[in-house]
Amino acid sequence: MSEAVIRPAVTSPGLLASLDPLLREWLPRQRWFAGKGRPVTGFSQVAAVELLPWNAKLGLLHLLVRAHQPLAPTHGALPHPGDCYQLLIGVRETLPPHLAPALIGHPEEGPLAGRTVYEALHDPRAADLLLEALRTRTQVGGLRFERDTRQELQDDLVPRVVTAEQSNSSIVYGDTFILKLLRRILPGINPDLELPLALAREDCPRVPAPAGWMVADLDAETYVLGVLQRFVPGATDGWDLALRELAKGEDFSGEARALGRATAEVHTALSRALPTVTLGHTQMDMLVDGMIERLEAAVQAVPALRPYAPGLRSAFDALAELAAEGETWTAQRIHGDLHLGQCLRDPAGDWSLIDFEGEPSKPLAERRLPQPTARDVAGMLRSFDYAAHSGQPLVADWADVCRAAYCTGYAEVSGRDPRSEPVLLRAYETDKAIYEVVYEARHRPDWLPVPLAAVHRLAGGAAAS
Ligand SMILES: Nc1ncnc2c1ncn2[C@@H]1O[C@H](COP(=O)(O)OP(=O)(O)O)[C@@H](O)[C@H]1O
Ligand SMILES: O=P(O)(O)O[C@H]1O[C@H](CO)[C@@H](O[C@H]2O[C@H](CO)[C@@H](O)[C@H](O)[C@H]2O)[C@H](O)[C@H]1O
Repeated sequence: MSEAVIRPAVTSPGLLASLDPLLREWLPRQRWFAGKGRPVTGFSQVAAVELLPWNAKLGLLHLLVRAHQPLAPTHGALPHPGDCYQLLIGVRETLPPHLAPALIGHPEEGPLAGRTVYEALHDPRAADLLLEALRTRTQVGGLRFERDTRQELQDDLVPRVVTAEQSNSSIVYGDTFILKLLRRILPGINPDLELPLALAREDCPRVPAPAGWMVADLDAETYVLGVLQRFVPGATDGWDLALRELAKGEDFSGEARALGRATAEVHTALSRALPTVTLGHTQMDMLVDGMIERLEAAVQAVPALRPYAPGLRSAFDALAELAAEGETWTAQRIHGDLHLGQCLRDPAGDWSLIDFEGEPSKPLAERRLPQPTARDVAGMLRSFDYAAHSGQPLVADWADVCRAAYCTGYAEVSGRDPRSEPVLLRAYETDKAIYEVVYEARHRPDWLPVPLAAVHRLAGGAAAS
């Protein structure tokens, strides 16, 4: 095992103050910024490490900053310290043309006055430095770069930034590895690292194994900052593939069945790797209460849901009734946010699942709770429905055929057909469709009709007036 390289942390005072006015403008424009719709009124420094001194020809600052924002009305009177974000800031005299799109601005005051600051992920030299830190297991300040020393990490891999819309930010190294840098940082064990590591221990081939990870140790808490994983070269994600096949009028049921098999393989491996529990009456009541609370909050946020509320609620009440009659369910660790966009098919036709972060808006502890596997299944079933309704002429039965094939594939591997628990599945599908209505209303209003159509169906047809 190679020795960790330990370097002292160096930080100059005043750096954050120098960046403050620029970051207030820049941060809210980023896709991954979670506090959309509320201005950023200032920052506090959680941690700062100069990976390269700011006054060198190329400076590189690793910052964890808390963004202060006025409370959203839904937060009520509860104090909220503000979300903590990971930033990698490059500092140069001037930007070479290829880095122009990464410009953050020109600080006017403080130590950085007169220099140019930019989003350093786009700079191959910064990306190289991160990989080198992982390779050599560098520790600097509170930052710790770790790796699985059984996997070779070459030092000549050419980096490129992933430009797709993402909740986080990723760099691909030579089509061999992909480093995901988490943007909104939370203390504690992050399932995006925890679950792929557990699956790698189980030799599950359906999830790319982590080759390295980056954490910050701060005030007795560990924050996962990034995960380096095997890259699946030439992969197409399930969403793009489904839309492509739909547009050609091609059958997708073979792929849907393979996806069901892949999901069941991952669930089986997770049930071996991590604890499973039985959910009885009390636990199911809590689970159903959560669904009802989310419905109520969604109705407040999106009034178009109101007429459907009684019909949607009946899906949750039916589940509570089964629990009251003594039925129990097994819960285990699951993906937590599964949809077609989280599935990658390689050129040989094999599927992998990625992005085990869970629903980013939920606390880590909640995301790490064991849950019925039906929740992931419902996410995928919703995704086939999304694909069928996403613009192209509606192909009759396309979604139904895919949904059935997916469940068949799932049953082939796990021995349990998700359709054999219709009440549980309907409750989870309803919960997900409600989540999607809120998500689309907030982020992509043009897409709102897609989950609303599902709400109409799940609520039992015509809206009650
Ligand atoms: N192991 C991988 N191999 C190939 N591509 C990947 C891999 N992991 C992620 N990607 C690509 O990067 C994109 C973003 O990854 P994801 O983990 O979903 O990030 P985020 O949490 O930011 O949404 C994916 O949609 C996929 O295109
Ligand atoms: O990208 P994330 O994993 O953070 O997930 C969020 O965004 C998704 C959209 O990008 C959203 O997914 C919804 O739209 C998909 C098509 O774009 C569809 O396949 C999914 O089934 C549907 O839920 C997801 O809900 C949201 O959490």
